[in-house]
Amino acid sequence: MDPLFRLTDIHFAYPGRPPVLAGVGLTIRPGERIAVHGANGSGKSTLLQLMVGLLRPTAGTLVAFGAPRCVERDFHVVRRRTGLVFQDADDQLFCPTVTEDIAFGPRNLGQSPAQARATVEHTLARLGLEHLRDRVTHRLSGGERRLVALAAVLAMAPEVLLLDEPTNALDAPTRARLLQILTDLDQTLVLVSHDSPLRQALATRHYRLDQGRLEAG
Ligand SMILES: Nc1ncnc2c1ncn2[C@@H]1O[C@H](COP(=O)(O)OP(=O)(O)OP(=O)(O)O)[C@@H](O)[C@H]1O
Repeated sequence: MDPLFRLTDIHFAYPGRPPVLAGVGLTIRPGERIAVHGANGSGKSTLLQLMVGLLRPTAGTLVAFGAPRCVERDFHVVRRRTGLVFQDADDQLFCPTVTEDIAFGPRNLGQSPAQARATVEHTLARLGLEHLRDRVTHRLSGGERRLVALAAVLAMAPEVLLLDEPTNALDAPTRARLLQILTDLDQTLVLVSHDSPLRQALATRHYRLDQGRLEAG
């Protein structure tokens, strides 16, 4: 099967800072579940942001969904087909209510208000979050916000899901719920996480980001 993503010799540095990525290579095929771990600051979040074009490599090539992706225009389709769940849910959620936050993406993709409402209901039901439907987003707990951020991304039906530390600061029952939700998904997955049991439970391939490069393990 053709890869969904192929990253070749990717280098990246934030302006005026030492290199974060120094020759990353990664091929992701449909259905794979890839886990990435590594020390704080090793560049895991940076790697996810590069994959959807929120950052651009300083060198190297990124092929996604069968085409090289270089400039902003190239990434529109990548972001339609790839959902990034940010480490901080507050980067994802910006509407007054949970329903509006989850409807935002589907509306942007052209769904009518009625279609988007149906998508919201379906997504909430799928994640067992119906009780949060009418809640004010900024009054949710941290764990609830995280689940709603995941719902907001899943509502857009991405083919590839990029998860940045999804279990950070979750209590045991919420973490277990999230693990069940993620286990049941059929999306191709890239999971960045310090949570070793989560990585073991979910991933089919394991990498460590160290000194700017991805190594198996
Ligand atoms: N916008 C930015 N400007 C400058 N430096 C940044 C920026 N964002 C991140 N960095 C730095 O780049 C390096 C990689 O950060 P990144 O967030 O990708 O690491 P990470 O592996 O995801 O870390 P963690 O495990 O702590 O989430 C760190 O040294 C970080 O301080």
